[in-house]
Order: sequence, then C-alpha cells, then structure tokens
Amino acid sequence: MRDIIAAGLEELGLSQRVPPEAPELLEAYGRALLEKNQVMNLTAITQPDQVARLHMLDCAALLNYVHLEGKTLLDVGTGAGFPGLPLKILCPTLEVTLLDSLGKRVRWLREVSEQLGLSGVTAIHARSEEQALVKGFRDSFDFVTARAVADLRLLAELCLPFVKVGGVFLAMKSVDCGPEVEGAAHAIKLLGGRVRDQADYQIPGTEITHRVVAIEKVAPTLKGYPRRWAKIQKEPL
Ligand SMILES: C[S@@+](CC[C@H](N)C(=O)[O-])C[C@H]1O[C@@H](n2cnc3c(N)ncnc32)[C@H](O)[C@@H]1O
Repeated sequence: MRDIIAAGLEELGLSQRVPPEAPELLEAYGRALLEKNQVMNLTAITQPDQVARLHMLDCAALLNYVHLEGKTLLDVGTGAGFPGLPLKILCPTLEVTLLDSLGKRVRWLREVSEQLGLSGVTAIHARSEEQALVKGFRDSFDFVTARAVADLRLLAELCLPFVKVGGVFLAMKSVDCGPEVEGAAHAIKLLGGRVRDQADYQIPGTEITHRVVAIEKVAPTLKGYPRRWAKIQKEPL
C-alpha cells in the first residue's frame, strides 16, 4: 500500500506538499481499516491496493483544488473517515471534524485517530441535519466535504448550513454528475451557495475519473434550514 500511495501522491503532484511520513500513516490507517472491516462493516473495498487507490488517493486528489492549511473542515457522513481522515494526515495543520450518524463507526474513528497519533481530530455521532442547528456548527466551517452520502439536491441541505460565508462545500462526485448538479441548482441557491467550479481528476493507477464540485457559501443559511430528514427527502428543495 505504501508504495502505491507514494507513487500516486507523486503523480498527483503532491509529494512536496505533504509530510514525508504521510504514505506510512495512510498505509497504517488502511491496514487498521481492513482489520476492523473483518468484524464491522466499514468498507466494500477489501483489497489493499484498492484501498490505497480508491480511498486514500481519491481523497488526496482534493488537495489540488483547495488550500487546507490551518483551516477547519467538517466531513459529513464520513463513514470510515473519507475524505476527512486522509486529508488530516496529508495536511496536519487542518482541524478536522468527522460526523456520522452511525455510533460504532464514530467510536472506531476515535480509536484509529488515537492509534495514528493524530491531534486536532474530533469525531461526532450525530445526524447532520440536527447538528447543523447547534451553535458553533452553523455557518462555522471553512470547508465541508462529503463523499457517497446523498444526491446533491439533498446533500446541499445536509452540508451547506455548516459552511461559513466565504467557505466552500466540496462534493465528491462521479463524472456523470452534470444532471445531478443541475437538479440541485435551486437548493444550492436557496441555501446561500453558488457553484464556484467543477474539476475532474483521474485516480492514479486507475481508469476512474471523479469530479469535485466546489460550492461557495455566499450568504448565511436561512432560518428554518436544514429541515428534518423526512421533510428533506419528501420535499427536496
Ligand atoms: C456510503 S457511506 C460513505 C462514507 C464515506 N464518506 C466514504 O466515502 O467512504 C455514507 C455514510 O453517511 C452516513 N450518513 C448518511 N446520512 C447521514 C446524515 N444525515 N447525518 C450523518 N451521517 C449520515 C452513513 O451513516 C454512512 O456512514
């Protein structure tokens, strides 16, 4: 895993920007993930080389689109920590909050963060639409990320409320997400967002191209949002 990660970081042009121990730490994280995955459902990817590429390098690619040094980032629906934890390993000055509604995943994230010796990582067990109403979370983060959580039309309501004005929501999507982004246009506008740019990248060592959709927060979240999950699903914006 370590060699694949190191070569992939080089291919992404990130080798000089990340700490020298990053490939080793990402490998340790990947190994801990695969070990725990034997007894808890954390990932469908079970081959170490695939973990290196489809989890670690996919998340690392985000660093080519944003400067995270010294910033705050909330990862919504983080699951086993993606993309929040790789970004923290690659950018140690980033303050990361990992949020998920599944308690056992959150407990494991606390364990693995400690095991890896990471500081400045907070793992929260909560539903995002409820946590976004809490003071200190609403309109508060420089960056919010989400990968494989929901359709952008719904995801915008789960994520944009956390972003501070001037901050950015990074949605990790597939290359065919054009119609999804169009379908989310009204929700994004209503929630104070504006699509800043979209960029495609190829995951090193694969034929897979992913897209990062960067949505800037241009106005504070309106009162009344986010709504309850049942309402978000039943009456998408
Ligand atoms: C398919 S997993 C993706 C995990 C990770 N982001 C990744 O890319 O590997 C989706 C995760 O989102 C979480 N989730 C879904 N809806 C959520 C919500 N409203 N608030 C918090 N977590 C949520 C689930 O518990 C699950 O762990």
